[in-house]
Amino acid sequence: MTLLGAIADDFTGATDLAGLLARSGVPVSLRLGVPDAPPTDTAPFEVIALKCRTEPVDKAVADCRAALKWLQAAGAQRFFWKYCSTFDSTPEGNIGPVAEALMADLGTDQTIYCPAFPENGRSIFMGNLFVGRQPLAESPMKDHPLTPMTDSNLMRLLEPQVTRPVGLADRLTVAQGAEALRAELARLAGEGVAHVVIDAVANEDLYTIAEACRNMPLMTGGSAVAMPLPALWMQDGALKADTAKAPEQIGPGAVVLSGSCSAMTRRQVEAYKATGAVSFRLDPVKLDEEGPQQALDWLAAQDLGKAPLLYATAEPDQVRAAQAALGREEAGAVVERALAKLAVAARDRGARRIVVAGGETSGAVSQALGIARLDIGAEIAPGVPWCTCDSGGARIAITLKSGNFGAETFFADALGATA
Ligand SMILES: Nc1ncnc2c1ncn2[C@@H]1O[C@H](COP(=O)(O)OP(=O)(O)O)[C@@H](O)[C@H]1O
Ligand SMILES: O=C(O)[C@@H](O)C(=O)COP(=O)(O)O
Repeated sequence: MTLLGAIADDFTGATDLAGLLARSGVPVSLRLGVPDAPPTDTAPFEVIALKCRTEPVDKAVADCRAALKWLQAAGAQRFFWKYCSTFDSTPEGNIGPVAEALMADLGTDQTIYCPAFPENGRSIFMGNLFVGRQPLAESPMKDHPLTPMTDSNLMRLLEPQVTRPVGLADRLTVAQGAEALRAELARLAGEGVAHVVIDAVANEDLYTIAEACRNMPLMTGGSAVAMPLPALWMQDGALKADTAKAPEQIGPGAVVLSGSCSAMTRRQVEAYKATGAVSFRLDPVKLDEEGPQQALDWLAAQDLGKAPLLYATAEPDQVRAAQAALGREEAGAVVERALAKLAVAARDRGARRIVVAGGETSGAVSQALGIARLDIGAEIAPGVPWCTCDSGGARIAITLKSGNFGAETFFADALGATA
């Protein structure tokens, strides 16, 4: 029986949330897109991954409402709307409009917003979001190609996205504990505040927030504020502790596919190459002219026991040059198509462990592999678990890494870990 139903606005974000919930040992099931069939074989935590972060608002709202319906049919009683820990959105949405639509469908007048993820350097103080030591708007997120974040204040970011009042429960209240926070939320509700941003700078704040808000019909945020919920629900008796599945046996062949160009992924690619791993660099302009055959031929000649790396990961000036030649969208799309084909080819040659870097890249690869559902396994780095799934008649393990997550040694860490 499902207790929590969560909707994530992208695939890496969904595995991030699922991984943090799975730390509790409670089974987590992740569906890629809203399943066509009614819920069967459900887990206590069901997460639906959508690709709606940058969709037009109406489409994102419709997709999320369909996901909510499916989760309600699965029996979920509490709901979570997961977006990026850097609040990736535009003045139009989609964080606020989706939250308001879900609130309307659930008949609730108030929700909270907490994208803090202290383990990955995201903290909120007086409503301002920090990435490491930098305010969001001074971090590399200011240059994001689709959702450049040019303000660090979450209330100012949210206000144009919603129709009802926005407020703040600040760190001074959170520091007083769950009771004080609940009282503050009630006071804000009395003033008609529907959307409450909550400060959190450390994991202990997230525990206070989860304790105060665990019975709200809808919570919203990054993954970390959901992490304490399983233990709290176990204490409440709403959830049993002893339902974890044993790890699966997965075959050895592996491949690493990187389409992320984030600063961290660039370091991870270099670190993996420095271990002596064999690698092939994809050039978008060459791919556009010649297609992916050369890369496919290279892959066909590799020993999958050595986990070859195929990457389009490049420095910002190289990305700009490819975008100038092909256009921003086509430069991305040509790489995503190639990595998706390479993933299928690797699986068909026997790769059973697939490491993917990049959010959009993960979406393209998972779709090409025909993955409908992921079971969440061991966490490799905060917010990045191994997942197991059926693909092309085989049981495989896949990890979907957000561009910014993981240590420099992430690829080797993943391959050295049990799925
Ligand atoms: N060399 C490159 N030039 C231009 N675009 C690229 C290049 N390499 C990758 N891309 C594209 O950049 C985008 C990276 O986005 P994504 O996969 O979401 O990574 P992240 O999680 O770091 O944002 C993808 O669309 C990918 O195809
Ligand atoms: O909350 C986060 O930071 C991540 O879970 C996330 O959503 C990552 O998005 P991408 O960086 O686009 O992979």
